[in-house]
Amino acid sequence: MNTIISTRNLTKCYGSISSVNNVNLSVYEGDVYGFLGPNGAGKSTTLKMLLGLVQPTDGKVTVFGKDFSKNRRLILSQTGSLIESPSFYGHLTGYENMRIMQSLRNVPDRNVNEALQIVRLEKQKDKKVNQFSLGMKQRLGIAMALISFPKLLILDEPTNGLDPAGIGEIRELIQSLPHRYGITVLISSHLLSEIEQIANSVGIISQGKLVFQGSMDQLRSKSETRIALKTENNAEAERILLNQGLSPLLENGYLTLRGVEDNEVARINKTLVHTGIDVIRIEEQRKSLENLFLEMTGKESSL
Ligand SMILES: Nc1ncnc2c1ncn2[C@@H]1O[C@H](COP(=O)(O)OP(=O)(O)OP(=O)(O)O)[C@@H](O)[C@H]1O
Repeated sequence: MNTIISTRNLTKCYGSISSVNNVNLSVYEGDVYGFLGPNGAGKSTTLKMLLGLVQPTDGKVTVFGKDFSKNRRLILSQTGSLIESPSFYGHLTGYENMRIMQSLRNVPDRNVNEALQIVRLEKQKDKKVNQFSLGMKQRLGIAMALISFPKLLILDEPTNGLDPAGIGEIRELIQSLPHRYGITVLISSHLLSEIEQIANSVGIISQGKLVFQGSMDQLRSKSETRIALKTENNAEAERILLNQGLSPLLENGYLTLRGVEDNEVARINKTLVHTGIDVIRIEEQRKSLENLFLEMTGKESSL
């Protein structure tokens, strides 16, 4: 698995405050890497350092296996980005804006139409950008970032302000990029639900620090499983389970137990029934990803 982006102890301080604090990112080829964190966590600052728009206070950025500080031009020629709101000439059409980008990036004519097709704007390309909806503008911004068919695409909150249909379209589009065009994507968001649906790898940043990095599956497996029992006499059932060396917790009308295997659940059920306590429900409960995110960042997943 080739590493596309790697940072070592990447740090940015503004005065005495570290906005980004010793961050070690690893983004692999073919990833849709979701960079998740609440507002002000340090996402944009990190992405800007990856693009040379902000100078790190400390640490190292390596992209495509090359030191960014020594290979800036080469790396940027193979990287597309959309940071904050895209800027356009509103009095020109989508197509004309794309042509300007084409000449700036010095890429073949055919890339203009191909990129417009990918973002499904080919039919509206002759409209003036002033008359574009927010979703169309976001898609045009992505088309501009794609115009050179880069190896790496960096998108800072690309679905901000879009309605659910617009978000769905951008999600599909981004997910198709690695297998259709071999583009690795790094996308930031403050919405857990969005990253969960779009990314296969995830990094969670909170107050400038990377508090989790791994696959989406690894994140899901961190959400702990517990068994919840509802009986017709929870107080008595609790006493019996405590006597058996278990540590039940009485919460919201349920007795909950952590780390019990299936065969133990069956045994507990049998014991309770034998002592004359009816078991009304046995459920497996998982701490939601939402709660996990809250614990890791101390913030709501969507602010
Ligand atoms: N130029 C700057 N000067 C001083 N502080 C800054 C500057 N840029 C960012 N910061 C601070 O760095 C911290 C991280 O900001 P950043 O924009 O990277 O967060 P973010 O995760 O992208 O948040 P959001 O989702 O709100 O954009 C914030 O506390 C912000 O106020």
